[in-house]
Amino acid sequence: MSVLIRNGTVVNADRSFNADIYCEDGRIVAVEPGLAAPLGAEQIDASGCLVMPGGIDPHTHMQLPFMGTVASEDFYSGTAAALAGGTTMIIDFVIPSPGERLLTAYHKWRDWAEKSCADYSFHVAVTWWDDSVYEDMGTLVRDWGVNSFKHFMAYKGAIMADDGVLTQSFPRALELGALPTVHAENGELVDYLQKLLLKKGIVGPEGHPQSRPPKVEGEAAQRVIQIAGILGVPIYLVHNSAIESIDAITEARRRGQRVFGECLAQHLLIDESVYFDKDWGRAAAHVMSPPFRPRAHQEALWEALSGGILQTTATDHCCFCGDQKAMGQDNFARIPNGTAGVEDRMAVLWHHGVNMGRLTANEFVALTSSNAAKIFNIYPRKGVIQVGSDADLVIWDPQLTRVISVENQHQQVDFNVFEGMRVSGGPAYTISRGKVVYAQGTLQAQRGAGEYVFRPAFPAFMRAQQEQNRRQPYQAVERGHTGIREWH
Ligand SMILES: NC(=O)NCCC(=O)O
Ligand SMILES: [Zn+2]
Ligand SMILES: [Zn+2]
Repeated sequence: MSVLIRNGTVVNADRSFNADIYCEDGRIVAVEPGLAAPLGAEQIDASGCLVMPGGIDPHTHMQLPFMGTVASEDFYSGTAAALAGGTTMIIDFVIPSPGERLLTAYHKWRDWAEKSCADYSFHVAVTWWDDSVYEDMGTLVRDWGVNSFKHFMAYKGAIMADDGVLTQSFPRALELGALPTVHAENGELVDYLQKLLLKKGIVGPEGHPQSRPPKVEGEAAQRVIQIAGILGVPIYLVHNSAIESIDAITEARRRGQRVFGECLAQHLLIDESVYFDKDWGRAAAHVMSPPFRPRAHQEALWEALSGGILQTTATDHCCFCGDQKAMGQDNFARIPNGTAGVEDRMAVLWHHGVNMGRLTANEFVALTSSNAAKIFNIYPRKGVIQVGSDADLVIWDPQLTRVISVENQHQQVDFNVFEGMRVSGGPAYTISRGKVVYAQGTLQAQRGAGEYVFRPAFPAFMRAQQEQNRRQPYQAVERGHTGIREWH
């Protein structure tokens, strides 16, 4: 299986240049101008298009069992939708129930993901603690290529990790060379505010943002950054949505602390007014955590992306249909949390980022692909167009326009939070490990063709952190005897 992409402009995170790209057996074999087509190679004319590394969405939840139901998008439909949008790899989450062995949960998720048609990998959540968790973290890193562990500071009474769990898990991750990732919202405060609002008779979706105000996120972000700083562990904060958490990350990075931050395409473009919609179904369809924020937060997120404070973009793709959202008809706290986006992230980021002058095309590649590959230690296998890398590519037509709608999406959910948004720029072709899987509007994805991506431990920043910790000037006092004084 070989494919030659001709006449396109290659866009990597560091530079753009004109070259043809030849791919064979799933890898990029040549990147040069004027390549001749080998016999039997499929040829694609990319004139007028940009050829970029396929998107990596580092935060999705396919078929997640959550809040009494299961997300409607499975690994097949979800990765197919991703490919239709130019994303060629997802990093999903294994989320063990408290008390469940991490390895048991991991193998369950691996089984579910066998049907993926794009490459995939897993973060594993630490939702509880005992010696088996310590052991399983080691096995997952060494034998199964897991190099990141997730911690939910929210969802009290379900999967929340308290400070005790964080304090056990972070140093364990560090010694294994794996990166702790965190959902930063203060779960105790959310729980308190939910009960308060319900007592006041606020039971509709408008209760959702009021029970999770920006300070609830900011407090958790600040606290977990301090905890990680004291423990000397790099961390990655998922789905930052608020000025408060951006400020916490900015301050930490100014001090030299290794803190990485992600934001979601949805938080960049949707504001909190959606929860005050008179139509219950539309308001409930937007319930996700953290919630959408007042408008000022969106501009701050864009600035944090272009300013390097946040390094990655994701979607937290977690789909629930109207009948599932209706589980919270009488109580907003029971509305399953989650929205879709894996198909739309790249186009929305391009349109509102590059077309609006907020991002360069190279920054777009960094924020949709290369930075995630670097942080999660799969670069340069993924995240760049160069000889030897996986042939995961998107041929991007800046002239292509689409009105995003539930009517024309591949995502298996009955709502689209970007409904009616006209975007310019989109994938003409998507190529997954050398195979054309999406061509000019037609999805040719193959069930089960996606491969599990083993992510090695110890990205360079982990080794640097360990070295820095080794030099930590903890002090001992030399006393020469037991120090117990005899009194006469
Ligand atoms: N984000 C959300 O609302 N649902 C998925 C679980 C999570 O990431 O918090
Ligand atoms: Zn989360
Ligand atoms: Zn999530």
